[in-house]
Amino acid sequence: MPDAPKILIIGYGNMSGAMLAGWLTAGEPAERFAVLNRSPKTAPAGVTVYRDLDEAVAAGSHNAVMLGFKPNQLNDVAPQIQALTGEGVAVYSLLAGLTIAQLKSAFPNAAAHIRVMPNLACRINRSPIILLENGLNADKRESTFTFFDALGTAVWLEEEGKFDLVTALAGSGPGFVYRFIDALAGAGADLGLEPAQAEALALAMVDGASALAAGETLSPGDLANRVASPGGMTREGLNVLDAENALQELLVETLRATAERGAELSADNG
Ligand SMILES: NC(=O)C1=CN([C@@H]2O[C@H](COP(=O)(O)OP(=O)(O)OC[C@H]3O[C@@H](n4cnc5c(N)ncnc54)[C@H](OP(=O)(O)O)[C@@H]3O)[C@@H](O)[C@H]2O)C=CC1
Ligand SMILES: O=C(O)[C@@H]1CCC=N1
Repeated sequence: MPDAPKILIIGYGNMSGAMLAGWLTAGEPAERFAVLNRSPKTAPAGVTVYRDLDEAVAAGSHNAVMLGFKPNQLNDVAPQIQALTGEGVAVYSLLAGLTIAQLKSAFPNAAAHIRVMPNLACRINRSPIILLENGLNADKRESTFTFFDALGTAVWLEEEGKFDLVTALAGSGPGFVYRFIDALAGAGADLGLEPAQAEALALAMVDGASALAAGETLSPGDLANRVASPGGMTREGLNVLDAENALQELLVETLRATAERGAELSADNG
């Protein structure tokens, strides 16, 4: 991609580390990336690691920064990195809950402000990545999309009011799926399976079921019915999950609580 920005990652932790790994796997040159972290970190070969802010400012070779620290650090960190987020620089933010308006207020000189919501499956190039921007022209919008799409499946969101909800579903979602797998394995163990075997079976089952559903034209709801042979075993289990819409209700509450926390994180940075 000829016009891909040279990216400076500020805050190189779990999420930005997974993204960098995904980009390198996708064939992005390591030289396109630089990292600035609070405590010393190592990065993959070819990626520049700045020891401190001054070194990053002196290099001055990036045209995009990606914010990979925690949302509650924005007010502390923003004043320190003004020199890195000036004219011509696009700001990509992973900070959950924080709005475009807050990013514009924190980085008033940046050329564009882009909210990015990935999940940890970026590491294997299988993440949904939700994008919302302010300030990109049509060409930059396209190259930005292509750049993030390499980490899985990028999608533009136009309504910022839904960002916390898509964050809950697609960004936090792996946490909920891991909890489900863990609970399924735990249930198997409670009922008599050997725990390690129950976990291995649960993981392999979710992996295969998810891959199958992703390649199917049938909806997941229809696929569930296809597994449940009339008068067979699965229907009895589905009846438990479906009683009083129990699973759906639980997940509505799960997404609601998660999304509401986004609004709180935003308010905390008011
Ligand atoms: N984890 C996830 O699944 C997802 C996370 N996100 C978002 O990604 C962001 C990071 O989360 P996550 O990776 O989980 O958190 P981590 O704690 O793993 O990473 C945060 C990193 O930021 C560094 N850091 C803190 N302050 C500074 C600073 N002043 N200058 C430079 N680096 C700094 C930390 O350094 P140190 O090592 O010194 O602590 C740490 O390496 C959050 O905003 C979160 O909302 C979004 C989607 C999914
Ligand atoms: O828990 C969090 O705040 C971040 C946002 C989405 C996933 N992790």
